[in-house]
Amino acid sequence: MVPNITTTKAATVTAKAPKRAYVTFLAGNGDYVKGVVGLAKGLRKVNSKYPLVVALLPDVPEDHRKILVDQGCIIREIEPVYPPENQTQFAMAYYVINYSKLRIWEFVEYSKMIYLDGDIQVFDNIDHLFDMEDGYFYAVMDCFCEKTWSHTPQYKIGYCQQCPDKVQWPSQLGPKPPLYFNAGMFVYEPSLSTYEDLLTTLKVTPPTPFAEQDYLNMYFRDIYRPIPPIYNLVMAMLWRHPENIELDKAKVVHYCAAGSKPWRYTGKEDNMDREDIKTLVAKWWEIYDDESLDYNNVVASGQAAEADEDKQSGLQLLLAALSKAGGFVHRINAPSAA
Ligand SMILES: O=c1ccn([C@@H]2O[C@H](COP(=O)(O)OP(=O)(O)O)[C@@H](O)[C@H]2O)c(=O)[nH]1
Ligand SMILES: OC[C@H]1O[C@H](O[C@@H]2[C@@H](O)[C@H](O)[C@@H](O)[C@H](O)[C@@H]2O)[C@H](O)[C@@H](O)[C@H]1O
Ligand SMILES: [Mn+2]
Repeated sequence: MVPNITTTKAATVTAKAPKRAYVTFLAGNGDYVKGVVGLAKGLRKVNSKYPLVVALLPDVPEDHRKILVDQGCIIREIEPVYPPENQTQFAMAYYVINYSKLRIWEFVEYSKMIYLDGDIQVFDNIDHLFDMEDGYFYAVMDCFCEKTWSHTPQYKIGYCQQCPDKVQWPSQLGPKPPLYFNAGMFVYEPSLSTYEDLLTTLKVTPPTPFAEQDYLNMYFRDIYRPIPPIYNLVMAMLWRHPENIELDKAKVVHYCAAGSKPWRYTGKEDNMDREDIKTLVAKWWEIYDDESLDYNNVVASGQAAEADEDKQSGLQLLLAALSKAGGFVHRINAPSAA
């Protein structure tokens, strides 16, 4: 019995490529919007293949939103997320709004995203980070030496994960703290189940001085994978652990030290008169002020190039038709038939 084999036309299923994007967070009507514009232009300068999504709170004014859309950003309004009632003194009072960053786990139209603070600049292409193995949380290790950490036992005994052998962690303080990342940059996978669990768990987690950064470190502790500091140069590393830093190799710079925000830079705070800081601030302004990196100019120059290409190919067609007809043709601007 010959089996009745029916041939079916192979279904050409075009699997949709998993969507990827960079994402940042913007709150308030202040000057952080400059940081986001600088970030959008920096990502364009390094020819990133992926868009920048801006998760913004309702208090971001219309004119700031238009600036971001005109710079090619995808804006997504999010509702604030507040930690449970608490008496905690945050390291910086405004850190309380940073819990709203947790909304980015809801952006499940993207399979993988790279979160970047608005006070970060990308000086080399980092698109390859999207190809790292799924199922982990990637970020750069932080430093505990700044006085913003003075509330912690590690600061009090001079312990830092950046130099774990300099001051040993005393066993009487219990186990060494787990590796701790800076939450200004991380690679993650949006997921509704993770999002729901993040918000549910937050309700029963007492807030701590570094707000959502502490919370994310606690929550992702088991799948956290450190990546090299070139992907998030936490500014204080320059004077706290220069031996761990190769400044000329830094692909991502995080202007998180007090006084280092380029758009507010005065050079007056501690360490801000350093030559390397002045250079990094100048590099940020160079991108921010570069009009050729404005989205509308890039699109316009792309269209001009396309039009020029069309004109050239139209000219070629005309020349080919004329020479076929045996007409006497000036070689007008036609590229030499090299
Ligand atoms: O008034 C503010 C404060 C913070 N942010 C956002 O929250 C991030 C985290 O705050 P910040 O970078 O100031 O913290 P740091 O890294 O300096 O501790 C910023 O980069 C911005 O993206 C904002 O948009 N408006
Ligand atoms: O809300 C808490 C914030 O905590 C982190 O900033 C800190 C941290 O890096 C410290 O280690 C530094 O000493 C400090 O200067 C810096 O501001 C994140 O950069 C930011 O995105 C956000 O999560
Ligand atoms: Mn920051």
